[in-house]
Amino acid sequence: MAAPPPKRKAPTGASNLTNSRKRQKLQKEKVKPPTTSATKKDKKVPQERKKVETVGDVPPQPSEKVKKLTPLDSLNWHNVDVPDQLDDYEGFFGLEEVDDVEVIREADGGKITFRAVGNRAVKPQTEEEEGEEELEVTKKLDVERNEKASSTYDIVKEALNATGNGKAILEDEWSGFSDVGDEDNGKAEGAEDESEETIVEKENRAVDGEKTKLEKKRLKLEKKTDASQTISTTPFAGVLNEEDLDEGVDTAEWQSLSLAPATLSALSYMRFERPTPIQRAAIPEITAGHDVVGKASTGSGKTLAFGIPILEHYLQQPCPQVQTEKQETTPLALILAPTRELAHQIGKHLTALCNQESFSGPRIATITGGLSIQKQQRQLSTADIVIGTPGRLWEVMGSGHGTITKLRKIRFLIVDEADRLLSEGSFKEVEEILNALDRTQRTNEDAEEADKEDERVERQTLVFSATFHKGLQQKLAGKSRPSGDLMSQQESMEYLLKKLNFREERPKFIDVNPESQMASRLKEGLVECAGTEKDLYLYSLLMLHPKTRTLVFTNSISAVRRLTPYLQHLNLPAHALHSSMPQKARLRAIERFKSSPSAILIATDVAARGLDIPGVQLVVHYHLPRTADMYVHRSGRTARAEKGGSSVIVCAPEEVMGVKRLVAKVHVQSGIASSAKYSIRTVDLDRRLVARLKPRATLAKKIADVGIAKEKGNATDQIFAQAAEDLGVEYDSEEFEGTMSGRSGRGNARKKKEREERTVGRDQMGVWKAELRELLGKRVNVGVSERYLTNGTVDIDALLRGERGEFLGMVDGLGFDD
Ligand SMILES: Nc1ncnc2c1ncn2[C@@H]1O[C@H](COP(=O)(O)OP(=O)(O)OP(=O)(O)O)[C@@H](O)[C@H]1O
Repeated sequence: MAAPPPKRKAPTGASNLTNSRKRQKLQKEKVKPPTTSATKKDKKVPQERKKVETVGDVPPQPSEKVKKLTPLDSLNWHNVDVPDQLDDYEGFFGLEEVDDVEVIREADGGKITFRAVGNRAVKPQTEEEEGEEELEVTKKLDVERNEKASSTYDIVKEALNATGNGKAILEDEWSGFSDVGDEDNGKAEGAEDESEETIVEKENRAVDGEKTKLEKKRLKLEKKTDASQTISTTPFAGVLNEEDLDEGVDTAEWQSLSLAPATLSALSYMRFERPTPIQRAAIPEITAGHDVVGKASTGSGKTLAFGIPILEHYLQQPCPQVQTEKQETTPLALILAPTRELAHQIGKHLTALCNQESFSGPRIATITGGLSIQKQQRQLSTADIVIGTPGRLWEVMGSGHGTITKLRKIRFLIVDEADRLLSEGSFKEVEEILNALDRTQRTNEDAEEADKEDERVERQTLVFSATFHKGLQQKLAGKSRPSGDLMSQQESMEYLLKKLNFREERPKFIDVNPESQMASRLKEGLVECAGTEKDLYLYSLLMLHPKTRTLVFTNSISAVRRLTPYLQHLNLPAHALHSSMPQKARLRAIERFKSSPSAILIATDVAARGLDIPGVQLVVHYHLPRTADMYVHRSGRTARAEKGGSSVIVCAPEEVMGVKRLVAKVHVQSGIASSAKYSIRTVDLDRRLVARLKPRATLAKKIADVGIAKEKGNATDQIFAQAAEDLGVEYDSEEFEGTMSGRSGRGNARKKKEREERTVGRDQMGVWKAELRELLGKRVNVGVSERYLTNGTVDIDALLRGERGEFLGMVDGLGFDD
């Protein structure tokens, strides 16, 4: 439980060793590791808390131990609220703590056990545990309600007739179904000095509240269990059905897939009226037990194409509803995803499908880097569906607890975004995982041959992506023979495919839209500008799309770091996302991007695949995608689920031909040779408009660059100061800079510029910021007679009506400028 040492925060303006030492000492005093005293609650009542770390090295009497030992999983673990200044400390994300627990160490210092010493130590009942109790109360309520039903109905009817105001009376009647009782109950818990009478009253109210809650839940359950049922048994049928209509959709179009009523009810609740083409094609093959390789365009619903069959299989298992959160289990499915974000998203998507009140769904664990390994081990041990990124999953698998043995029994192995997973960085871990999943370790070719039959595992393998290059496609479809030279780099993917160990000789290959990998409602365009003006054109493009959720892709982390403050200084709500950010900050960036319809996310290709963020209307390729596939995946973040969207590439004149070829390649019809007919259209931004935006863009860039140079300088200074301290020598940053500036070498001009930028003082920055504020406050008027865009994508009539008048410099209330 000991917290790892915190990284030091870079001090501002370190100039010599003495100061640096002082600062470090100060920091050591200020920034303490997030011990369990980190939460706000704790700060208020520190004396009440008894921590795992701080309590009880003294072994208790044996009799006591026997009486009160508490199993680890029954303890009431909860997340440590990591203070903001510790944002960068990856290891702390997912740290858990527990109160009112005594740690008991065996005399030889070996085994550790726990003993609950207070109320907060043990988990409260989970919903599942409450389930049986709830069922009992629900049954009782049913009986009571049936008895009361006719009289209540009469009263309501009478009242309605008397007032003629049905709505008001019905609302009055419904107030009985609110959670008021619970609120009161909550207050009662906090009160200390209560008469017995008050307590009894409150208890009664609490029971009423509980009944009310159960009644509400039961009514919901009634509605969802049978989505097609329109006749309600309750006397409030009319009122309830209005709500019903609001909650579910007709699922008649799913009927042909012969899904369980529970699955249909979940789909109805998610408002998915019909299967998408990939779902319609893949679900029957998977439920029939086949291995499947599925290809369908981005945003076409591939997650549920494999998620629904997993749920179906789960529901067919005997009594899945008796499982509780903490019961150990053997997982049913393992899903491999290439990035943390995608893994979490799949987790959320499947949770939305499986976490229904009408049935007890499978438990889902998401295993990714950046989260505590112990917590993930616990989650994995009780999960029915495990979703993971290869690196962390392999780490967790390797940490014991019989995880590998359990995972060998999975019924489904899913490889999502397969082409990336099988061919890029994660190769080694994927190989290890696949090796471990095989029941027998192969020792030599003969043994392999002999064991072939045994190795035909029970599990189904499902492979999905929007892009499969032709060679891979053929190999997956079983149309080409693997080469003998398995370990060569070129054949690595083929090698992994072999490792996938399909149970069938030829998996079913489903390609629902061979003619295009791109979403049908996607519009593509190209903005041409000088390489040095890309920042300005990006800004202009964003200004022409105000209040538009936009994703900007770059090829480097440094570009993300540079563009984000640049756009923020221009009052645009830009957020950064790249792989060097701590996991917590990555998830937060995505949440912020999701939560505002006008947000802009500046990202590397870490966001290119699979991310399903609703309402992204515009994708901008600030840097050219490195491959045609990457163009497909980046552009696929918009125009998802049959919605519209645009994808715009910003490129220099010398890049145009290459871009056109790349885009045409994507549009080449499958099976037809390279006769690319598609030509991406050029979007001409009005150059006068761009020219008028230039002063503010230049100023914002200057301010942002100075900020970055200073930050970089401070970080470097900190490193050198630390190195000097370790070596026991004096370090003077100014003297050092002077020495360095005399040197020649690669990247010198940039370094020189950065050095100059670091010398810009606060006053100068203040002047520039004031100037920028003034410019941003001004309306850039090009006059209604002038055209804003020459390609006609702007509604000139709307401009004339003043509807888009706000776009020039009046981006409101974004609060990034300081
Ligand atoms: N049957 C359906 N009807 C309507 N919407 C659906 C249906 N199935 C899935 N969706 C929605 O479509 C969106 C895209 O789904 P999903 O993320 O599974 O796409 P994908 O094909 O995996 O995309 P990508 O290739 O980019 O990873 C999601 O928001 C999902 O909720």
